[in-house]
Amino acid sequence: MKTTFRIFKEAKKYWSHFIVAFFALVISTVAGFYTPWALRELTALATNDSVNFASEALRIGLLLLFTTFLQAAGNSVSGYLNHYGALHYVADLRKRLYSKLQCMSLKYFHKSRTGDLTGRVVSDAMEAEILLAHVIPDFIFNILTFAGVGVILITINWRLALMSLVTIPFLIGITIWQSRNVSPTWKENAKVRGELAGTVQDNLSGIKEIQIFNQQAHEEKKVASLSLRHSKAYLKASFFFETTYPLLAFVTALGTVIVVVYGGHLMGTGQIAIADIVGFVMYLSMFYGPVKSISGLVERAGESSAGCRRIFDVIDDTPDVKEKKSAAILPRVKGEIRLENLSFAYNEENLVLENVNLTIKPGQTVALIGTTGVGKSTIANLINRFYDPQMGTVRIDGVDICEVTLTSLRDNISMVLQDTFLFNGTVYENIVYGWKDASRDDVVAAAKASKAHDFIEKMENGYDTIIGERGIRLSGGQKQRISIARAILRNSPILILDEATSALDTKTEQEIQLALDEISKERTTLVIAHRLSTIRHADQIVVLSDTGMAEIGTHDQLMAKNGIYARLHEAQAS
Ligand SMILES: Nc1ncnc2c1ncn2[C@@H]1O[C@H](COP(=O)(O)OP(=O)(O)OP(=O)(O)O)[C@@H](O)[C@H]1O
Repeated sequence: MKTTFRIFKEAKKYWSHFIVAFFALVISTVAGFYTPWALRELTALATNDSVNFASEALRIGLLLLFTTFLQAAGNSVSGYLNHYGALHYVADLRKRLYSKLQCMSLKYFHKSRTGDLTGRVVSDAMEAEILLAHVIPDFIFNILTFAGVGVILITINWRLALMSLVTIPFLIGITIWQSRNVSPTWKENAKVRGELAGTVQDNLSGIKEIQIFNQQAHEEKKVASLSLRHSKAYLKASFFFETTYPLLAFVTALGTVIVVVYGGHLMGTGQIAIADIVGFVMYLSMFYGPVKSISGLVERAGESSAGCRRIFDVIDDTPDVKEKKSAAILPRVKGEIRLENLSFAYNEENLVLENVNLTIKPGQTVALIGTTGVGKSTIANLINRFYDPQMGTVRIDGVDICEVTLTSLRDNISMVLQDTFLFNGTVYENIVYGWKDASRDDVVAAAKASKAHDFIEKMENGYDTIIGERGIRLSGGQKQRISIARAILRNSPILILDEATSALDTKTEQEIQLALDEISKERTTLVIAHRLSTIRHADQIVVLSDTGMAEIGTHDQLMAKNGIYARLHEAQAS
């Protein structure tokens, strides 16, 4: 109920549509009451041997035509307007959900399944449409019918009407019991469906690894087990529905039995006419209709609310990395980066950085090296504010990065990663991604600088070649060169190269290195590399070990020191 109220409140923009739809629904429902009444009138005319039968029948027929028209028109108007409001609300909801997802930190995405989140945006959002355009109007229709037909039944014969009410408390009791049990089971059903979607999506994305390691049987088992769990969760929900629905049908049929027996008795004693009995029986099926369908509606409402709650769970979640309300805009910086007493852990057990202090002067190239998993990429992620440190501060040009907007911070930083992600578009679109206003000449110049131009030109449609999902039609080295072109084009004062040339052969790496050295001259560059030959000329080389910095200096200084760096260098040289 709380979820429904929230949705209705949030759909305020479309209230005018819902209000008109409501009145159209009222008109069509009330118009529908006339059909049994017409038959009752016609039976009365026939049994009373009316002399004006033909003209009366014409009057009844014309009235029936008019009410049937009202019913159809009202249904049509209310259906369209409810859908108009509901589908526009779904579009707003999806936009809010997607924009919230974009604000979430990397930590959130590491603990969530992409398939599950996709399911929330695509399928769960449509549950709001079911609620607003189907469940709520159906509830209104049923309540109106129940109340309206109830009044008509009392008007026809109050004794018979009272007798037909005997079954109602039982029906209400069953419905309440059903609604209490159905909603949680649908929630569980939606959760397992999300897990199933997540697993299938993961597996299809990683199909190559699955085939390389021959894990098809294992993955198939996992999907089959989740599939069975989903079926069982669904079955549990169906159990409540399948047991209570026939029970409701049985109890409502008892009401008709009572009316037939008691109505027959009243007719025998002359207290009711045959026309009233005909009208009563016809109205009775309309009267019990809402009671029967209310349980199905409660079930649908439970299912839809569970889906909508999964969306609100994300919308209401607080991002780990939050922008302050008073956040200022960081203008284009000179590029000084200062890490002050920086401590960071992804989780409580695993401290990655402890009290790290480092200053990178504007325009300097600083290399971070160290064994795998020591925390090099973590430093890059902290500078970009993908995570916030537990202690300490990152300053750019002396400004605490927590005090500025995330957009203005990231506008100042370009990043080339080892795992290059390319979008399913053309080569051109992927390069221009970093700076949408760039001209074609700028894009070509950036591609030339990253040594990507020649292979792009050889592709079937040059820069307009579609590169497939995640750049599947390109080699690892080609993807990296496009990613470097994208970063060059972005032209930001801080450049982070995280294993940016690792997928390239030595010759291409040397060529690109020259280009990178060239663009590094004008900006602060943080290079993370395992191949020490690529960072030899860095202004400072920082050797990370355990949770902090073990050595810092130029290549020559560190070689002279004969410490970790010198040992690593020797190992790589041999
Ligand atoms: N999202 C995460 N959640 C939990 N732990 C993480 C996460 N990302 C990294 N780690 C852990 O933090 C530590 C530092 O990781 P980081 O990626 O910074 O290392 P790195 O020095 O860049 O390694 P590599 O050279 O292999 O790229 C590692 O122990 C890693 O397992």
